[in-house]
Amino acid sequence: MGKVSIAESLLKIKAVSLSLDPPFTWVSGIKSPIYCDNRLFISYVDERRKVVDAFIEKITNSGLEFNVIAGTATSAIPFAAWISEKLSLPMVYVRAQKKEHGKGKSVEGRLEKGSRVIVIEDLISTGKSSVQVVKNLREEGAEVVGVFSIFSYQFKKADDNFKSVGLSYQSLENIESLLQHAVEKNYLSQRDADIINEFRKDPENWYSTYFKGE
Ligand SMILES: O=P(O)(O)OC[C@H]1O[C@H](OP(=O)(O)OP(=O)(O)O)[C@H](O)[C@@H]1O
Ligand SMILES: O=C(O)c1cc(=O)[nH]c(=O)[nH]1
Repeated sequence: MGKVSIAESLLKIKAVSLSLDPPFTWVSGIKSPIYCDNRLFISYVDERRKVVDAFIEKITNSGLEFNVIAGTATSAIPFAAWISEKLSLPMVYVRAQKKEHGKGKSVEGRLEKGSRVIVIEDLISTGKSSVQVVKNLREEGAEVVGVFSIFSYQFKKADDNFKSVGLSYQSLENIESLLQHAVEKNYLSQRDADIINEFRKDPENWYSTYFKGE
């Protein structure tokens, strides 16, 4: 399973959308011309199997030792469930924010102190959500040994955020190879790819620079 086949899956199921004005607003507040909706995978059995198999291959090749799979809420929960089922390991899922009712928890499921946890995320933009999940797991006494995502925008901010917690992450697919594949296979025009590459240079200011003149 190579990167190209996950790029193909994302494009085939139309998980990648473009909109310049209005742009998409990301959880970080960034205004973006692109949105990658990995949630759509749950509706495509063959394609989601490729994702789960690719996760398992990457995780296994990492050589990391772990005994719990954690999914980030909400989009990564089904992937974590499929991976934990295939690896016959317990699973938890983790919200960035604690619940404000019920048991007030961030980590759901049974997490023993000292557990060695692999975090499954669907997508990393700034990395803020995943890093918060890492912190929440540590607060519960777990050791986070690795973070894996379907897709990454390869932002420096994400590297910096992960560095702040002494970790890095691995992704099945990233923006650079997705764009290359999309143009090669005529899913995207070179012009669209150029716009997205312009956005990648300065994500926080792209929209105000090009559309609002602020
Ligand atoms: O790297 P970041 O800048 O933190 O952004 C990435 C996060 O954004 C999306 O989650 P969203 O908040 O949309 O929630 P969802 O998983 O419930 O759909 C995505 O699923 C990641 O968790
Ligand atoms: O950063 C985000 O919120 C985000 C970006 C993206 O492309 N897809 C997504 O689900 N979330």
